[in-house]
Amino acid sequence: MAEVSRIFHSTLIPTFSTLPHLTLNSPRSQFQPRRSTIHCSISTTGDATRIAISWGCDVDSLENAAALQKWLSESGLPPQKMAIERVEVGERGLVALKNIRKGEKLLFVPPSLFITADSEWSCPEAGDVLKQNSVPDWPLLATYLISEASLMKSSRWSNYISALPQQPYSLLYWTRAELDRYLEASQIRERAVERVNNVTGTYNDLRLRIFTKYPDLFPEEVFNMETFKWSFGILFSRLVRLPSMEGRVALVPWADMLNHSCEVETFLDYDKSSQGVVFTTDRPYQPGEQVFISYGKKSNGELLLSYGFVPREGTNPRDSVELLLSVNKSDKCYKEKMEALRKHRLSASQCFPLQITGWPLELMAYAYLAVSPPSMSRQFDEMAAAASSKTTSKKDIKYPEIEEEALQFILDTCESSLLKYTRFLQESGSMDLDMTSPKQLNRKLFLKQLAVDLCTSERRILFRSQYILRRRLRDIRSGELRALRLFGGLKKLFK
Ligand SMILES: C[S@@+](CC[C@H](N)C(=O)[O-])C[C@H]1O[C@@H](n2cnc3c(N)ncnc32)[C@H](O)[C@@H]1O
Repeated sequence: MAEVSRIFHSTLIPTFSTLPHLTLNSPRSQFQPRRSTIHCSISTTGDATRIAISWGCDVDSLENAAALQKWLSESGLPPQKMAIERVEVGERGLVALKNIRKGEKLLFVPPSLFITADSEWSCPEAGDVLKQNSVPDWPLLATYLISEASLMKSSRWSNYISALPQQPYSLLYWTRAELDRYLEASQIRERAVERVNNVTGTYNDLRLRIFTKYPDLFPEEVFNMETFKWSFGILFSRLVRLPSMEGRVALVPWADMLNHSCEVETFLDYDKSSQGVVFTTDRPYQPGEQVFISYGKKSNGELLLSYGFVPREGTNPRDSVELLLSVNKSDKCYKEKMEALRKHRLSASQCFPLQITGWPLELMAYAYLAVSPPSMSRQFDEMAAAASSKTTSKKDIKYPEIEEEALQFILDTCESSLLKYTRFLQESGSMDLDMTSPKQLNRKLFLKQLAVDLCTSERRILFRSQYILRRRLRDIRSGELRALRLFGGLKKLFK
């Protein structure tokens, strides 16, 4: 699956916020939109009038999946060795119908069945407006999906859209209060808030610059925050980056029914020889077994952020937890340290990933900088350069004179983070779930369970780091003690 956070951050907001203003005076007269009916039902919940999205289906619906399967085979998908079935991991997934060998190529979805930024719009005028305004791929695809979904049966993608989840498992559907409450201990909370803000900002930009100027093409009943939340949720959890197509992103029906396994190494790509999206199995499968791919080397937090699930504890070798290190404002050299950090595009607080196997050299370099005394000011630049993942400078720097302070600094940060996790996990047992409706109660229980799973896996890595740090500090200190004893013995001898 696509490296969403990278794509999102590098192309979405910056490019879009520099969009030129539309110059057409009378957009309505320019285009005669084909869209006449709006297929969105309006429901009133509480005092706010909201649009209930009637696209897609329940996350585990097999009926719509069967219609999708039939439409795909009629539209050029070759016969498959797998079928969509209800599965234990991921609700619906692709299951082997026959014996599948290790090293076998599967799928062969032709480009005519992909949705990309170049796909034809059922309402071409809407697509033209977005393209004239150089809207980047992600917002363009999000708008495309809504436009096609609202046309229902008149869209060629109607069978595909009907089989998409009506509410993808996405952190975009968590309220701010839920993010604050359930993800309080984890840095993933900040990433989720940032992502929600990016989606909201993107929608507002589109609305301001385009939708309000072409209300016939983009009526608010259809193109609104609710529908954008849905389409971005679909993109985050299903869009694929295809390395062999210069990294283009695409929605690939059928291929996007494959679930992720942390144990699998194989991923989707375009195969030039067969001219379709394929993947090569890295293990054999027997009939009835679920077939998996890898969505990328992602931590549990990143999987929750984009795909809305957390793998079972201890099963993700790529799991990591973000540790936030900060330079103390009362540091005598705060100004000089900040200058060095800024020069290397770092800030006073910086996150570094801890893994069960250790931590990056950049983290140690940052810790050296944070604890170094004024007498080491000439090394600040070298430390900041080594702390930046963007520079190619030497990373493995060592300052034995401040190693103990640097390790103690990381340990203190690790332990204060551990306290937050432990408090959350203790309190989660007695968390107030005073819900009146059973549906709401189920939702809250579900979110809480995801948060508990995430925090348990992140805390496990922090415990391991704490153990390693304590042991290293003990070794340093006992080494120093031995040296002192030796020194004392020598002094006595000379006396
Ligand atoms: C690309 S879709 C895969 C097909 C999806 N299961 C469906 O029925 O539409 C990605 C979504 O599948 C689910 N999923 C994938 N791998 C999973 C896993 N290992 N555990 C739990 N859910 C998973 C998540 O809901 C995720 O957002």
